[in-house]
Amino acid sequence: MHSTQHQHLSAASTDEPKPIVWSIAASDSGGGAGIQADTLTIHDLGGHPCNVVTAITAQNSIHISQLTTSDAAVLTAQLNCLAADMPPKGIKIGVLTSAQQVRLLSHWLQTNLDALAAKLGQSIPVIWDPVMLASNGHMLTESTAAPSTSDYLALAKQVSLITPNYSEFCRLTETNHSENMHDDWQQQLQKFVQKTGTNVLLTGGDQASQQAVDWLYTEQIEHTSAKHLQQLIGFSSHRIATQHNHGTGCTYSSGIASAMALGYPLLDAICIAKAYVNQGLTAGYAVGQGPGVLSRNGWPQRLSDFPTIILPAQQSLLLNEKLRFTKVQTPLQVYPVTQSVGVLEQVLAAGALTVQLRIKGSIEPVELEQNIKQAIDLGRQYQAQVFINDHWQLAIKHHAFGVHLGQEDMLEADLKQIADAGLALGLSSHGYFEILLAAQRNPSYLAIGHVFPTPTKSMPSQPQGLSKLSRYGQLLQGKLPLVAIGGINAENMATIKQSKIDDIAVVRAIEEAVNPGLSWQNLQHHWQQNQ
Ligand SMILES: Cc1ncc(COP(=O)(O)OP(=O)(O)O)c(N)n1
Ligand SMILES: Cc1nc(C(=O)O)sc1CCOP(=O)(O)O
Ligand SMILES: [Mg+2]
Repeated sequence: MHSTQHQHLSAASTDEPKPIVWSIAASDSGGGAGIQADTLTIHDLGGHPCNVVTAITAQNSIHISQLTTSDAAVLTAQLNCLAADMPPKGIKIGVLTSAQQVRLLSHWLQTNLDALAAKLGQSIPVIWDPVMLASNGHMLTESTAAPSTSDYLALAKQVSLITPNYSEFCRLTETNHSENMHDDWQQQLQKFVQKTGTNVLLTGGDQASQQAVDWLYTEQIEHTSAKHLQQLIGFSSHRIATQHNHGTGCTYSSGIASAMALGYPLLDAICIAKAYVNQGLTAGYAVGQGPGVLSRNGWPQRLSDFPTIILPAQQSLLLNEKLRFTKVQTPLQVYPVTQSVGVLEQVLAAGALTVQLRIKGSIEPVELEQNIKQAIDLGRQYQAQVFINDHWQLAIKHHAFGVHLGQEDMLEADLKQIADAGLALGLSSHGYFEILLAAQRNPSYLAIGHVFPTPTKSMPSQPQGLSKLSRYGQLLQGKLPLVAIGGINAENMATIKQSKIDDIAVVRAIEEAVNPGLSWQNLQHHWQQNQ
């Protein structure tokens, strides 16, 4: 790749400090895996890599000729020295060669992690890739000092995510390994997660299927909808046919650690890291006579590199047929969202062509239906696109132009019925995972929030901010209409324009105005001026 193009794709932000990410792993003298792969990944995704070397391998693209373990004093010195001055925002753990190393690290994390997190004022994600065998078949644990299952379990309890492949998972759970996954892997996964309290991403790299599916069983995840906790979630990509795949697992796990260090919650971080791996595999290259390595091309920006999300518990999302929702007339521009039919009428009279009725709180069913019917009738009168939030059955009954649903509602509503009734569908999203999940349903528009802090609604997600919003805009530009929402007003709306987002939705900027119609006209004028 051309160096200027690479610079353009690089994730490094100019004004934010680079988050420190530790890679606690073994050195690969061939530069494809281990510390070297982690370092390249962390740097490429915009972090600052720090290294704690657990072992030195003499290795080329064909074989490992020697493995030299760092002794306990060397390992401890590296950890303590970094902790004193360069606390991590994310940690990736790779090869640990002995029971002694596994125990030392468990103990060190148990003793130090909370204090480091308190100093930083945020939790520190620890991603453990329990690599035991190199891809060339060389054992990476010392046969005379191999960790026991209880050593592994103790470390499992100190980390946020474990990323074993199938054979490593069998070793962690003491189940017999066969070439292909056992029928009961789902129960095994759930049992292990419940026992350790730690999320596990069972990676499909060592399986032979056409789709490379990684299965996450979740326990606790910060800033994530409760709907996705204690669930099985699949991340599926078409398997990329290449022999240049040395270091895939290291890249994946350090990619997750890097994305989390940059402030992405776990589910988003997995999507980013999987896309980064797919991008690297697609352009993988030879470095010796054996399997080559992943290419490094910066932050992933191609939608086709991102995984398809599978939620087995949501049968309605497993429909093979692609649903077709009525398209929206675009641009939506400034899209007012209100709980009041009176405000809705005022903005329609002022010229708004897309509006949403969003009624929350307790309301008598009769009154609710009356409000919804009135809003839909007004939409017809003003020839506007009126969306009804949440109440999709009433929206269908009264022939609304469209329905707006949140992620939780999307999992429960009958989307096929909405499509078959000829309505448009707007979906909410908060980050990569929800964006991918919503985009898979082929909605008429996608809302992305919340951009800035807002008191209007309490959400598990954190404000996205403008740099994340730009990444979502780049990923989806031209694929479907994108609407930013959350904390947007006349003062900050111009900043949204830079992020390739088509439209904005506002609640308070309209509802709290003395004259909502005039206020909409002013916002709309500002938005158009910034085109
Ligand atoms: C345009 C737009 N974007 C997002 C939302 C939020 O919808 P949802 O997640 O369903 O949350 P509630 O609005 O129901 O609280 C929206 N309404 N409109
Ligand atoms: C209703 C809603 N949904 C959001 C999301 O992120 O999904 S943010 C939000 C509130 C937006 O209100 P205001 O314009 O007053 O900040
Ligand atoms: Mg809703």
